Amino acid sequence: MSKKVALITGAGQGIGKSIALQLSADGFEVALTGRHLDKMQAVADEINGNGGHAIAIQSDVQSKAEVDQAVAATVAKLGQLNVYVNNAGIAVVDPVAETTEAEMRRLLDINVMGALFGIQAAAKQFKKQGTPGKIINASSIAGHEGFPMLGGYSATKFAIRGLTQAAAKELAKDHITVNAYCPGIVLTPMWDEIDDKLTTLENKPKGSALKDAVDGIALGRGEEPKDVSNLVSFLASDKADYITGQAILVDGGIKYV
Ligand SMILES: NC(=O)C1=CN([C@@H]2O[C@H](COP(=O)(O)OP(=O)(O)OC[C@H]3O[C@@H](n4cnc5c(N)ncnc54)[C@H](O)[C@@H]3O)[C@@H](O)[C@H]2O)C=CC1
Ligand SMILES: CC(=O)C(C)=O
Repeated sequence: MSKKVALITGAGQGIGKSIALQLSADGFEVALTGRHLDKMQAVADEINGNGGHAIAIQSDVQSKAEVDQAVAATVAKLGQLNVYVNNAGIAVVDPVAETTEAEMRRLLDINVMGALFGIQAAAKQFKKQGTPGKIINASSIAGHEGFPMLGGYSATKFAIRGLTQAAAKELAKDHITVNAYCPGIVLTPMWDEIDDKLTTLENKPKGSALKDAVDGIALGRGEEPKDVSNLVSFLASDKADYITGQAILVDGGIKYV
């Protein structure tokens, strides 16, 4: 593969870290962005120690200026941008009736506005380069089916599917594809937090919410970040050149939705 560069948001842990490691293994030079520079740097050090080429950039996806700066810093240091992965996200656990305005605005700012800023910055850079590009967004199984206690979060993941479809149609003429990955129950710090909050709200033993969710997976195990990064690896590759506007489930076959 001739040199290609991918930027991954929220790359310091969980699915984002796995995507960064996988795309590096696939031959990409990678820019890792997130709020905590030390975490990005640790992942970048691991990649560089394995013979890859990674840089760490501090950037909060809630800020359009910081997202634009992250793309500019990537191009300044790595020369170009070819793939942009809008991975960063947060979950909030609350019944819809009790979701606060502050919680919902935070969900929208990070999960939706952050992805919108990323699509805009990436598309602008691809057009400036005059090259094809790939934008890959994090949706969820909760973007296909509303999840109880994750209503606000589900709304943001439905929104990602809408943005993905519309941007794919608008940007196709510029040879830019836009797709989304939709994981199920992935064993990352996000689900540790969801389990903690669900079991507290429902007065159940710690770990039981995660166990119940995993029990609903046809393939019989919780999803590993690698299961997701395998799909992103495909979507970022030339093999996915004819795929756009799709929100692809990678959930092990969740039975209860
Ligand atoms: N864990 C799961 O079961 C599922 C996760 N997803 C989605 O996959 C993506 C990654 O999730 P996980 O790795 O599980 O979560 P995680 O909580 O382990 O990691 C999320 C990352 O996003 C970063 N982040 C949060 N707010 C940010 C901001 N304002 N600016 C920049 N970075 C920010 C965090 O610092 C963290 O590194 C998210 O968009 C999530 O909604 C989708 C379906 C299932
Ligand atoms: C965090 C998430 O997206 C689910 C479905 O659990």
